[in-house]
Amino acid sequence: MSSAYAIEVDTLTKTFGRLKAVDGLSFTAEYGRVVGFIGPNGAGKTTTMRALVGHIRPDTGRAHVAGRPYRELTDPLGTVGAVLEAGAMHPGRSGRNHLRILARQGGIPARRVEAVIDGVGLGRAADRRVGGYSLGMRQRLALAAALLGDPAILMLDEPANGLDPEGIRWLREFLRGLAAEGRSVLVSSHGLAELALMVDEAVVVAHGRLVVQQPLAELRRLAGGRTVRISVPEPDRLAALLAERGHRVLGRAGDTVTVGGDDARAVGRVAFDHDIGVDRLLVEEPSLEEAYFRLTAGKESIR
Ligand SMILES: Nc1ncnc2c1ncn2[C@@H]1O[C@H](COP(=O)(O)OP(=O)(O)OP(=O)(O)O)[C@@H](O)[C@H]1O
Repeated sequence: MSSAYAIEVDTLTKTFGRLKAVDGLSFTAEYGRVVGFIGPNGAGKTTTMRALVGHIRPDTGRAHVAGRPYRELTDPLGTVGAVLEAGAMHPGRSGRNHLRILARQGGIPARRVEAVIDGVGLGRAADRRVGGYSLGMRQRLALAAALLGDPAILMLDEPANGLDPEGIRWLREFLRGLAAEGRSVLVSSHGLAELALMVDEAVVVAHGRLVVQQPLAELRRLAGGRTVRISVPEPDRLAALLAERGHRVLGRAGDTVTVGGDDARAVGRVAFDHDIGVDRLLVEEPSLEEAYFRLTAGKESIR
């Protein structure tokens, strides 16, 4: 491999008229990892990915794949596979024929068609007309097309959009499998929670600029620790009693008091000792989505 990084974006800027869609953005993606490319609508994710596959030319900066601009790759289909939009698919064609045509156009051996159909689990649907496919099937077909050239780098724009929980779980396993084979996977989304179990690290962007690039474990740390939530008929009284006993009361909403830490037993005991009935008591994991909103706070608006 000609570069240590699968993807290297370096002070990339792209302007449309007076709008800076991408504004000095830098990040990297390594082989063997799934990297989430996350930011609110209009943050510049699609524009960055389009620059990476040579659809648009950067104003300044670099958007390199496998160490060079896409246009300079000697074997582009064998290097990078991308699903940037649903793409044109002839509705009357079967999935298999669609892939066969793409393979022929790309000079890719026909056996790859069968391999990718198996790989994405298209199964018998491969012989049905694409026009009758569900969104999930279309996503699988688009993924199959991107994998035809057996690329080491994969870029997917919002692949979880419109998938049901089962589809998202399948996608997660599938992408993790590709990374385990040593491939680099860049996957965009407008939410962090959706990708939480899918990615090793997150590149968070807003307004065309990098907010943070960090391993997911680090983002979890930023999200804060666990909390205990207790719902009672007298939340104000319980909150005061908890505070008196040194518990860190973080807030109260409706009948629920939120307390820092994970000692549900100690929190429950305070209620019990003061004859306050407990309707609900649970320990909550830190919310990645909250960390994400904090990171991109005030940067949510669509431009
Ligand atoms: N070809 C274009 N001409 C003009 N403006 C564009 C063009 N492509 C993108 N933009 C604008 O650039 C900004 C960034 O768009 P981009 O699609 O890259 O963001 P995104 O992060 O992918 O957002 P989304 O999650 O909505 O897809 C937006 O304001 C968009 O309207």
